[in-house]
Amino acid sequence: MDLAVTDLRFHYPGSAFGLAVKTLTVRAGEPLAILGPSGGGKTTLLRLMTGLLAPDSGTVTCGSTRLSSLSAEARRQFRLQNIGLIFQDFALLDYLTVEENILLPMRFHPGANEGEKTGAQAARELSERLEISAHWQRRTSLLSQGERQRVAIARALAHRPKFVFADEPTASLDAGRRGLVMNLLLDYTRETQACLVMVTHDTELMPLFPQQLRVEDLTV
Ligand SMILES: Nc1ncnc2c1ncn2[C@@H]1O[C@H](COP(=O)(O)OP(=O)(O)OP(=O)(O)O)[C@@H](O)[C@H]1O
Repeated sequence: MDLAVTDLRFHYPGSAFGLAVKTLTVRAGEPLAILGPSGGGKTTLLRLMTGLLAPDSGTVTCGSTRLSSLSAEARRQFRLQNIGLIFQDFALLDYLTVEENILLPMRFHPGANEGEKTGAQAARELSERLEISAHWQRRTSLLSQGERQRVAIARALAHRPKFVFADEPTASLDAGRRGLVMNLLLDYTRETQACLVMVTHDTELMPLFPQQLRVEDLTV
């Protein structure tokens, strides 16, 4: 399922900052990198593509679902079921354990990933691959930034979403773990034919992305 943006315009209320996207398609299985300077609008564009922010005009369509046609509650349900989000600040619940954080989206949406048992297995496998399984029962407040980042990545993928949005998911990682995370995200995208949209400053990662977009070209 592809993601399509058409004639989108957005301004933060009371701010001079705005974005305009005439047309953009993210094809399933072909990751898109969003690039640009700090404050350039990368996170804003990501939030518009996920329906966390509503555009002033234009549409974002995920597969056959037009996000702007949904109510806020229906958008939330769509996100829980179909979207994996890796936030820049991780957005973990630090009073919960690694296990509880990763399984959280499936608690809100038990049907995701064909039932909770399968989801729990997927969560365990992801935590092993991301080398955080040794911390499974620890609260995330006790983990390093790089470990917390990998918990956020496992949580975003455990319910096997069709659309994955990652805001600088390798920013807190050493070179080895950066490779681990990129391989996982790219393997996941290929195997599930998901759409992956990733914000990054890391120019070394550029060859991995068949599609690239610079936000400087979109500001209005
Ligand atoms: N809630 C908000 N209200 C008003 N302006 C905002 C809001 N959030 C962000 N902005 C402004 O919008 C612009 C784009 O911000 P955004 O966070 O999208 O940039 P970015 O490219 O992701 O930056 P960074 O690389 O530093 O994370 C900035 O000028 C920022 O100050």
